[in-house]
Amino acid sequence: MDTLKKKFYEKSSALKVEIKSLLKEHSELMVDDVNLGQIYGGARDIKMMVWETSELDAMEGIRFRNMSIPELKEKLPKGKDGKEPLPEALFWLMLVGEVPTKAEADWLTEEWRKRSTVPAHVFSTLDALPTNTHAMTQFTIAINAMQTESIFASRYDEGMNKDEYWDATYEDTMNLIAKLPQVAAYIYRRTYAAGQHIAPSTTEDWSGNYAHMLGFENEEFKALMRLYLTIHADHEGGNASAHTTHLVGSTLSDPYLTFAAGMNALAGPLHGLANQEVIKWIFDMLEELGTTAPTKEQIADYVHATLAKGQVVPGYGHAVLRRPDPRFMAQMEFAKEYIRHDDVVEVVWKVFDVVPGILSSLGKVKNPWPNVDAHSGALLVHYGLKEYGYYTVLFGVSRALGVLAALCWSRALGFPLERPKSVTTEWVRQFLAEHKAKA
Ligand SMILES: CC(=O)SCCNC(=O)CCNC(=O)[C@H](O)C(C)(C)COP(=O)(O)OP(=O)(O)OC[C@H]1O[C@@H](n2cnc3c(N)ncnc32)[C@H](O)[C@@H]1OP(=O)(O)O
Ligand SMILES: O=C([O-])CC(=O)C(=O)O
Repeated sequence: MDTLKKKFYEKSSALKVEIKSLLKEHSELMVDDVNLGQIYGGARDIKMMVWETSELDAMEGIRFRNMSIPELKEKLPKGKDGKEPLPEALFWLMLVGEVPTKAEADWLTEEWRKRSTVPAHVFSTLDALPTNTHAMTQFTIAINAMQTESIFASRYDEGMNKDEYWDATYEDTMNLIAKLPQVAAYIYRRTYAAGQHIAPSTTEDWSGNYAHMLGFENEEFKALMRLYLTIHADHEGGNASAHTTHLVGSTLSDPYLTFAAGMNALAGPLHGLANQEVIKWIFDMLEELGTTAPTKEQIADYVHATLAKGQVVPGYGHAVLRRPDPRFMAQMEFAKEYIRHDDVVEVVWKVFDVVPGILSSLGKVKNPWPNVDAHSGALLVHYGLKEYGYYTVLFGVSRALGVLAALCWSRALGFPLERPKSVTTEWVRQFLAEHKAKA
């Protein structure tokens, strides 16, 4: 058994015992109250699941195993750019709660390389789709097509003992993450590069190889990919892609089908697709104004016009965060460090100056600040990845690290089928009548 798997087995077995004993004593202890607004309002803030890999604070933003993004940048082993953390190292951290050594992170790079072969039928499945099929649709179809490789599904079919679920989930997770960059790059090249595919590198790390297969050899872009694939990986369990993965995984759907479901959630414009919506919104604005350098007044007018059409300002607002997203700030820092001047990046920063005041003035938006999606597109455009219909696939490749590490934990800890209670408005009426009668 490899070291990572052994560590995961030992840590998850110990936690399973601890959870069993704490539940034996405290399972009736109240941790939350739920009000009607929350039932109708998308279950905001209700504590209703366990997610070990990361936790979100409304003010401070995301912490991965209690480490903030600046801490990840400082403490995780880095790629060959010497500055940006390796997503391999973040996966290790999320899976076993320890910062890996550089040698351990490099081992993971090689392990994923060994597991990276994509079966030919996945490519022929993609090739059967029209090239104008949205990249996220192609991505989820390809992941579903790869399900033929699921060790979990075949072992379940053979009567796997539930004590072995963690093992099969770990194997599928490692294989799936290993294969994703090639699948994702294939989608990009068939859609935007006339199907001229690029063979994987035998020397690059996971992010560098992905950049290489996309067709980008610029070392700065590879550094950006390391940062990008790290910061998008996980955002606790309640976000739509993670929660979908959690729910579908709880049915013992295998990791391939489960992850594909999560990616369908990521493809929604209020969630991961917002990154494409942001850059589309910016390009539409620049076209309408006929300039690449709009004034703040022009941007403010465009924001008001967007709101007047009953649309949201993409990249702004958040269901949990109440401050500028530290992932936005990390990308801004990257731009300040690497990019001397870029028109689109400048526009993103001006939008940051203008939008929060306008959204706050509406009096209903709980978080007027930018989220992760407000910045990412401008960086990609800068390095030449302009096809924004593809952006959410990059997000999805990163999100695999978090949601699949969490899935390993869910299966190792033996979490049951998720099945919350729903009510009808008729039930609510009766509930209110009873409430009034008692008062
Ligand atoms: C990776 C990610 O998923 S990050 C999020 C990416 N999504 C976006 O950037 C899309 C734009 N933002 C939004 O639509 C929202 O802020 C969400 C979906 C992210 C969060 O939604 P909620 O938690 O419901 O936000 P909130 O409680 O502040 O919403 C209250 C009202 O403000 C509105 N609002 C919130 N954000 C915005 C925005 N960016 N532009 C305009 N209106 C907004 C809501 O639509 C809602 O209006 P309504 O009462 O008329 O329906
Ligand atoms: O936390 C959320 O609801 C959305 C989000 O930012 C993410 O999933 O990265």
